[in-house]
Amino acid sequence: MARSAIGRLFAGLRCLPVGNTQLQTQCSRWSSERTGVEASMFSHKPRDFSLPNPSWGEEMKRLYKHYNLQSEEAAGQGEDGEWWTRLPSYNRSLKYATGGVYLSKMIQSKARLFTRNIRDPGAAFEYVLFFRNDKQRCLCIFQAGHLLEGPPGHVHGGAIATMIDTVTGTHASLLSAPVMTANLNINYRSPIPLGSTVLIESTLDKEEGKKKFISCKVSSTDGSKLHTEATALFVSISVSHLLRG
Ligand SMILES: CCCCCCCC/C=C\CCCCCCCC(=O)SCCNC(=O)CCNC(=O)[C@H](O)C(C)(C)COP(=O)(O)OP(=O)(O)OC[C@H]1O[C@@H](n2cnc3c(N)ncnc32)[C@H](O)[C@@H]1OP(=O)(O)O
Repeated sequence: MARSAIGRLFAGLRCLPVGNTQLQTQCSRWSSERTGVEASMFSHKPRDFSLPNPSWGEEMKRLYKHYNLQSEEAAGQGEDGEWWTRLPSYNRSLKYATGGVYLSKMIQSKARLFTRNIRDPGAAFEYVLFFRNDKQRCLCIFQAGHLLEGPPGHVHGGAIATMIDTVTGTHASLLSAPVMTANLNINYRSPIPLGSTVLIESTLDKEEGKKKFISCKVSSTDGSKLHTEATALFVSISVSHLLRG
């Protein structure tokens, strides 16, 4: 008998790059590897979009090395202290997600994660995410490509919102996957120049049952300019919620 939709989704969830208890096991593997992907997790070797590519500017590379080094230095030093773990990032997270009843088999095979669907390096969302060992904070280094223009020479507000949703949503997923964004409030304080690299930091404010309240700041890499502030609410959902369509 063919596998049920829920069965297929669970099969896909086993491949989730973030979230649930499996994450800890996987992340200890990623911590020891740092530069690559554990190929055996997948039937083929998917591209990890969070690794450096030639489009990365000097600031992006410098910050990547800085946080990567903090996780390498911490390796072998036990669980104490502050250290960061890089999250790999793929263009499909739920390999077998049905996406609800409206998604045909043909569309399913073409579905891609919004922020990772442009293969031209540097054209749109270049980013890498790290999470702190206590999972209270996530940090994202984001370089905004030329396809994200909104006001001339600056990043589109919707692209900024997308990145905030991605960082806070990934953060909430690390705590308990699956989740969905219930509420996102954004204050745009100063425009982000196109092509620049910025830091996006999320902090867990509180957890109340299935609700996670997370705040987020987008700032210049030297910390002198606050570009954007946001608060977000994520609600844990059951797998059947995703299948309803
Ligand atoms: C899909 C995630 C899978 C995770 C996989 C991780 C892989 C990572 C890989 C790659 C990273 C990429 C990361 C991207 C992340 C992007 C995430 C999105 O953009 S999600 C799309 C936009 N969001 C929607 O379309 C939601 C639509 N809304 C709903 O489906 C429901 O309204 C939902 C799930 C949010 C809540 O519905 P209910 O039936 O489960 O729960 P109720 O009872 O209504 O609410 C629960 C509690 O939350 C409060 N609540 C709900 N909505 C609220 C709101 N808007 N404002 C304030 N409170 C709200 C309620 O008052 C209630 O509180 P009281 O328990 O009574 O205290």
